[in-house]
Amino acid sequence: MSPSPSEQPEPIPVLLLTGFLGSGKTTLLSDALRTVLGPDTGVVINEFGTVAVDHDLVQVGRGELMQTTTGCLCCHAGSDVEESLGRIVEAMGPDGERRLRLMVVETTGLADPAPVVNQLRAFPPPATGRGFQLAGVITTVDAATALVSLDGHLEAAKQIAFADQVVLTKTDLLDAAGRSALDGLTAAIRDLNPTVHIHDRQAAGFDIGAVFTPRGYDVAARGEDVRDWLALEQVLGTADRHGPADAATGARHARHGGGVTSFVLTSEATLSRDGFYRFLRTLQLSAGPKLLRMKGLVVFTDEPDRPYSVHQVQHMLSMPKPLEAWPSEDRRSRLVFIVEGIDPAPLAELFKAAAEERGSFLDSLIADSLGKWFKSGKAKT
Ligand SMILES: Nc1nc2c(ncn2[C@@H]2O[C@H](COP(=O)(O)OP(=O)(O)OP(=O)(O)O)[C@@H](O)[C@H]2O)c(=O)[nH]1
Repeated sequence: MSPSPSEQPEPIPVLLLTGFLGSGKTTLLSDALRTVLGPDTGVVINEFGTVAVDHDLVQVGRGELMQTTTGCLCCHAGSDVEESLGRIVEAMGPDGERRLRLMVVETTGLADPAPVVNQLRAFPPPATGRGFQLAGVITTVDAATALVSLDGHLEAAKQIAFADQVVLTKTDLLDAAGRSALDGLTAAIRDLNPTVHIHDRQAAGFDIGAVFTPRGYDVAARGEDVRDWLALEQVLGTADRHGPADAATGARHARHGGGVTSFVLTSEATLSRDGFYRFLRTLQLSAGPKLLRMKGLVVFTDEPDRPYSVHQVQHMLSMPKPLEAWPSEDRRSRLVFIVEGIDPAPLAELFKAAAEERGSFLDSLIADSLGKWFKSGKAKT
């Protein structure tokens, strides 16, 4: 028998953290975990593709309070969110549920928020225990690349439309032209979502605690489009409209446009630092918006005891940064790519040549093929 309303304990609030690929979700979450969220916060990180890297990049000792799921939450029918949240509660032991103050669900950068929001809103009150309740949608928006992402990807627009808090990131990277384009970006955000609060991550008064405070999430306060998208999701359900599953990975990518795929390059051997930097420079020079995201961990031959994290978002490359220690037993260098219409084979060849420091072969690859493929946009799909 269900408990009466007066006996029903408060549901556990869930904040949804979304934002396009590489817009700074994990960085913002790591900062929040370090500064304002206590050990009573559970975290679910969902990643596109089959290899999870973010878990390794959130450098706080979370243990049983963190779950990483791969494959896109919005592309899987059923109750992935609920299952992942439930696993955290279970792992905390008998009084874990009582101790949990907040859950944060970070989606992939390609997630359509509509089915995830529907799932989070639809949890029925449980027969026993607290259950979960959506308590806000935070969307990170990369000030340097958002206008390009909004142009090519409906998901980026939907993520903004569903937000009750938008956090503009990377304003510190803007040059004069970028700064003057900021008004245009703010107007585009307001067009999609007139009532959203917009914060600048890099502003002196940025209040990360306020952004991560659970609150009521009212769909009626979002735009008409949001209500229509949610209604459409409900009618369609999530089961049968994501295209056929990929034979190798089981992933269903059709929701994100047929051409978006992910792959992983790994190296058991340590990498030549010089060769790897040349590989990165090539990517930076030649990649356009087709290289949606690259991230991973690498280990250099001259410093085998600690890995470096690497990030690239479209043409924006962050140089490798050392981590204090290996975050897990897996000591391989590994780079996850999310691309649209780029053939992985030449990239894999280039990575291998770079790792082995086959200098002249690398030069010929760079000159003859890869750069042209990226620039012409005629990569094989
Ligand atoms: N300069 C600068 N870099 C930032 C900022 N926020 C994030 N970054 C960098 O942007 C890159 C991507 O950040 P992540 O936090 O991994 O982005 P994400 O949205 O979690 O990425 P995905 O999960 O792959 O979609 C990393 O190199 C971060 O260090 C910012 O405000 N300023």
